Amino acid sequence: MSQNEILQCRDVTVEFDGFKAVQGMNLDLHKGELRFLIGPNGAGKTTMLDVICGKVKPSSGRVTFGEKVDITKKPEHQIAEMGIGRKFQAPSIFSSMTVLENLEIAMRQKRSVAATLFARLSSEAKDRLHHQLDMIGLGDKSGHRAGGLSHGEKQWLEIGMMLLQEPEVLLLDEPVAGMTDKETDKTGELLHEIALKRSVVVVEHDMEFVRNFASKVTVMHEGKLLKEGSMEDVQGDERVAEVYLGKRRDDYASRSTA
Ligand SMILES: Nc1ncnc2c1ncn2[C@@H]1O[C@H](COP(=O)(O)OP(=O)(O)OP(=O)(O)O)[C@@H](O)[C@H]1O
Repeated sequence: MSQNEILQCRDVTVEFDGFKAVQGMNLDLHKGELRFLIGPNGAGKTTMLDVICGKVKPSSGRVTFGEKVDITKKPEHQIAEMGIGRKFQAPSIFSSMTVLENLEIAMRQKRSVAATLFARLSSEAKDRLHHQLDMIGLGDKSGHRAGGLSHGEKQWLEIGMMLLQEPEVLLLDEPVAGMTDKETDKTGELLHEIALKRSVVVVEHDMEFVRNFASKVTVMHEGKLLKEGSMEDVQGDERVAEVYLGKRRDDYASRSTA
């Protein structure tokens, strides 16, 4: 594993009752990289995220994180503590609490801060909270009830909550699903900002979003790696065009979602 690598998935195979949802998949991630994982329905994208966060155990293969640790045998909570954060599609925020209270809870969930559970947050912790609020664009909504936020704002709040736990790798499943165009663009910018410090893997179906914000893209098909490269490389690949919708490249390239 090279010095700049943070995650290395090697030859990962996942079986569900004998059905191979993922077959010999490789995926390497560098520090400070934003990677998009795309592919048709059932390609195995979500299963790969499940493997990386420990929710699903592969039948074979290795997932090496950080200092050469194989995490495939470790329980999910331990992998989270080691620094791999996973955000699912549905937001898990506390609706009746304010934006700031939600962030405070997330911050206190981090082990190093847990000792201060009933204490006042230090000024350093407060600074971090406010920095996080600004980063997710909710600086002027800190006192608003989380349940009253727009769909996009809820997603950003949850991303902010995850970031307070300081993951090194952040895994996101269709983060812009259901967002307005404006919210989608803001999310793309936010992901780029996050990737200045952390590594991010995004499973995505919205091809316009991928085109606008991806630098490196990994394409899966039937549980395998089909193609990896820049968006231009991927879009210009005949095999990718064929598996996507089973249509010609022009059709696939002109659709906004797949
Ligand atoms: N728990 C499970 N039990 C049985 N089969 C499963 C399970 N989870 C996923 N699968 C199957 O594995 C294959 C890959 O699923 P997965 O959700 O990883 O694909 P995906 O690329 O994320 O698809 P989508 O884009 O539609 O979400 C699919 O055929 C799916 O039906």
